[in-house]
Amino acid sequence: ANISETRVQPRKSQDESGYGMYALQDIPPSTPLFTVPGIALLNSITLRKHYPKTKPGLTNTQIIALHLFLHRPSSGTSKCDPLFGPYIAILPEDFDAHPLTWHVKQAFSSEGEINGGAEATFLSLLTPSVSQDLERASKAFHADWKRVHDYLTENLGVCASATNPRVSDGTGPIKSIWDFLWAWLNVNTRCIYYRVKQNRSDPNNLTLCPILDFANHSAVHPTTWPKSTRSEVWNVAPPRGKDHGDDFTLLSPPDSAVKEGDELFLRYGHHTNQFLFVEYGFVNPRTRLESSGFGDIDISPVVEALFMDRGAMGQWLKTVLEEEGYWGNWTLHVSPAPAHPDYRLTTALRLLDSFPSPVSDISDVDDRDERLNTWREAANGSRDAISKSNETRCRRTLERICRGIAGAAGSQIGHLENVFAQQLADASGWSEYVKGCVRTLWQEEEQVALAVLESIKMGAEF
Ligand SMILES: C[S@@+](CC[C@H](N)C(=O)[O-])C[C@H]1O[C@@H](n2cnc3c(N)ncnc32)[C@H](O)[C@@H]1O
Repeated sequence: ANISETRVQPRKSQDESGYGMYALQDIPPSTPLFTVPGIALLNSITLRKHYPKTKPGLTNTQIIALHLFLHRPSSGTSKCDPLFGPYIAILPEDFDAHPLTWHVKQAFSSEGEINGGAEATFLSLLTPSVSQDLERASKAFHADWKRVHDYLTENLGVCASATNPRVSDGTGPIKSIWDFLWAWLNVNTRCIYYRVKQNRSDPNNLTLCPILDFANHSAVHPTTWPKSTRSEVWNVAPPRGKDHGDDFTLLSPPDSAVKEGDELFLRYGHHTNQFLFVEYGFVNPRTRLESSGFGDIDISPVVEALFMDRGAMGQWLKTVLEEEGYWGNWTLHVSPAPAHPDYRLTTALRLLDSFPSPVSDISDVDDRDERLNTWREAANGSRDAISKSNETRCRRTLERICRGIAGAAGSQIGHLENVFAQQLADASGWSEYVKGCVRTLWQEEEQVALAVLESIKMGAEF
């Protein structure tokens, strides 16, 4: 299928973001940059007729990753996928610098299968919330690998059709987790939203899209945006039985013209640096502070530890917060000023401090229902606060949390420099890049925590 005449081309970026999408000419606002026909997009609609059916069906992530896995280019062969070969040939060669790769490798090295060396060290230098979120990403990866592995074991003929020699060599998919990781990370870092399902918010609404997937993320530059497809306009899934969905057109930024040679960006979403690093393997640089998303941190692991330190009482409080939808996802923000905790965190701390130490057993608290009701009223906004003393204790707890985060960040930044100088200097071509990302993550922890401490000192209302 032909892609329409395009006004952009992929080119190596000046910085470390790999390839980017660049304007071939001056382009006015809201102008179509290119159109990719539905048949040239890689998604469940274009792929499903090539694979035996299964129940439950493979998710869109699983089927796209399966297809890339079967056709990962290999230096030992010139064979390529007859459907999407030219597109697959220009995907990144590897994801060695991606933190999920280190995580998966470390699990194997602890089983003695590979030497986890530098990767284990990189992992040990990450911030607590990045480490925690990496567990989530790793679980999702392993669940998809298990499902695809089971599918291939039931459908060995699919392996025989692979152009990836490590999959088609007759040993089955067993040994090829690294090829699947490469495939899965391509899906995770390059897919965009695209309607394949009836429900607009179905997580299966995604596709790989040639050319567009060279667009880097920016939270500060004017960004390109997809033209609404027919399915989006009419709020319907593409008709059943069709072998492709709608064509995909990308438009130039709506409110600014682009000059020939400019890089064109996409906004991947309003994400924290912690999330960008776990999902995509990069962070917004610190120099683009304010509007770039630098200045928002998730501190859930630190707060979780406070609850767990309270033993049985902490467990009970956790159950309450889970039931009421306030457990986890606790954040601090630099802007809008004054730097502040988010409402979820304030609400969780109010509960923690409604049952202060040293009480460790909930059955010792006679008025527990009364305390819970007061907390609920504050949580749902029918009262401003629980009490003056509760507010004071919460602020002290928050102060303690922020001091801990800023202190840990300060010492980790120094530690990081030493470890990179002594152990990782020659680890790989990208270790400087990784050091920059990890240092930015720690600096952000330090700056946000210090900013919230300043707010507390100034008596800011949250
Ligand atoms: C959809 S691809 C974009 C094209 C990619 N740069 C390439 O060379 O193929 C997404 C990946 O590009 C990189 N990337 C995107 N935006 C970036 C940015 N602002 N800074 C650094 N790397 C970025 C990350 O590695 C991310 O996983």
